[in-house]
Amino acid sequence: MKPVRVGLLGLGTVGTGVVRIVEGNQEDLSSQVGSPIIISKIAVKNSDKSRGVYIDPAILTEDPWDVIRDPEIDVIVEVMGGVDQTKAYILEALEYGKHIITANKDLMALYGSEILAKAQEKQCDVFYEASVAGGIPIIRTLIEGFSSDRILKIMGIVNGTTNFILTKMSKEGASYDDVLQEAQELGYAESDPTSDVEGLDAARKMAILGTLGFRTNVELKDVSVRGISQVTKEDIAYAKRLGYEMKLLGIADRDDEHISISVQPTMVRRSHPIASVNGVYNAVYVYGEAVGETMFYGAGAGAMPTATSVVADLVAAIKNLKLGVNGLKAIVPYKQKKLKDDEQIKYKNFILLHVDDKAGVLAQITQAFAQFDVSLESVVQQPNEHNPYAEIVIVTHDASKASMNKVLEHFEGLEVIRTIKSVYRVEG
Ligand SMILES: NC(=O)C1=CN([C@@H]2O[C@H](COP(=O)(O)OP(=O)(O)OC[C@H]3O[C@@H](n4cnc5c(N)ncnc54)[C@H](OP(=O)(O)O)[C@@H]3O)[C@@H](O)[C@H]2O)C=CC1
Ligand SMILES: N[C@@H](CC=O)C(=O)O
Ligand code: NA
Repeated sequence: MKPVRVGLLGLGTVGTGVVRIVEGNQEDLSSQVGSPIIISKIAVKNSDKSRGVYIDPAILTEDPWDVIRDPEIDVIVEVMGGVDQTKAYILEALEYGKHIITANKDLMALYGSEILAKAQEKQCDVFYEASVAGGIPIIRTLIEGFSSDRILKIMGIVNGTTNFILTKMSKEGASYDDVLQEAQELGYAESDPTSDVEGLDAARKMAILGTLGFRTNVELKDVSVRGISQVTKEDIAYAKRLGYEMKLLGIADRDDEHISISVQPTMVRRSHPIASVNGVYNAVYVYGEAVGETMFYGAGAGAMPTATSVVADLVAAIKNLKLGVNGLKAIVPYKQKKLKDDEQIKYKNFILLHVDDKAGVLAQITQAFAQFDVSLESVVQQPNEHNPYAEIVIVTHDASKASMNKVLEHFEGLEVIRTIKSVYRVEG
């Protein structure tokens, strides 16, 4: 049996995991695809670096083009990251008829539709399961498992680093900076962890999930994004006291054909299954018109979970290669995109205000909510022994984003409100 030759771009956290699985499970993998799988060339930045796995130095190169242009190579596994240059490598590899496996959400969120269109033209596979929720087969689930349904809502903890940070802050009272460093040391964070903590990584993943779930081209610019860098221990404590857990949640939903996609720190009611997803674990909750509620759970980052998805994609591409049916499964979105406006986007809110502790303040505040048509679920005023102001904690019923913006703008101009301390979306 002629071996299938694979070219690897990148041998860092994920690449090393891919080598381990391909070597460690070779017998099982080759029996599934009907021939040995050989990683025959690997591009790295620094070929002198010591790695956690043994690699024959003869197959290392510092020039990715050596891998892309090798006529012996059938499939390219891209686990090096980067966007513009990496896109050029992938488009050229497709031009040569090579199949692509990638873990790169930055690339797929920005150029997925162009890459998939090229793949279809060239009858090649482009699989990217590891790009969203590392070890969870959520992309395959949306493409295949729910092909028959109409997805109405996708809600996800899709960034392992931030869930790890929020969990440690919440359960151990750890400091934000210390936990971020730990997440970096464990290989969870992106090379620039700003994209994790500021929500961009999650936004890219939600753009990918939204595109698949709603079959329309959700772009990164369509996702409203807020990260966790401003979340304080006090906010987390408040959430807990009220029966919520603080999570960085990606939410994509549709009413009729109008959709909205966002990523923000969210207070999730403890009884919702996604509230108990902790540490580096991810979960994606999918609500389909016919199927109802479903949820998928697993490690969202780290070498071996992520490599599991990469190698499963590799197996799928090689099986297709044997059957001569590559390029059939690309989901190229076909629906016209209709984004909800701020009047149509509705959710519950938590608001924490520091206000003057004097008569009539509460009335001014509740009056503002009434003026802008926001109905309230609860209002609690707490005296604060250490400060001259009182704390007011408000939870609204579902309110439009437009109305809430008007309320908050009005609060900025109210003298009795010292500070709008925090505002969070509430789910569940
Ligand atoms: N880490 C994780 O848990 C997850 C990561 N991903 C994605 O997988 C991809 C890889 O992530 P990860 O393994 O963590 O990243 P690492 O930084 O650990 O590894 C990147 C690898 O690519 C090589 N590399 C980078 N730039 C070049 C270049 N220009 N030419 C040749 N080689 C290059 C590096 O070489 P050298 O080793 O010599 O520096 C390194 O081996 C990213 O797209 C990431 O977003 C997806 C899901 C989970
Ligand atoms: N940095 C990412 C890695 C996986 O995509 C995360 O923390 O989830
Ligand atoms: Na996945």
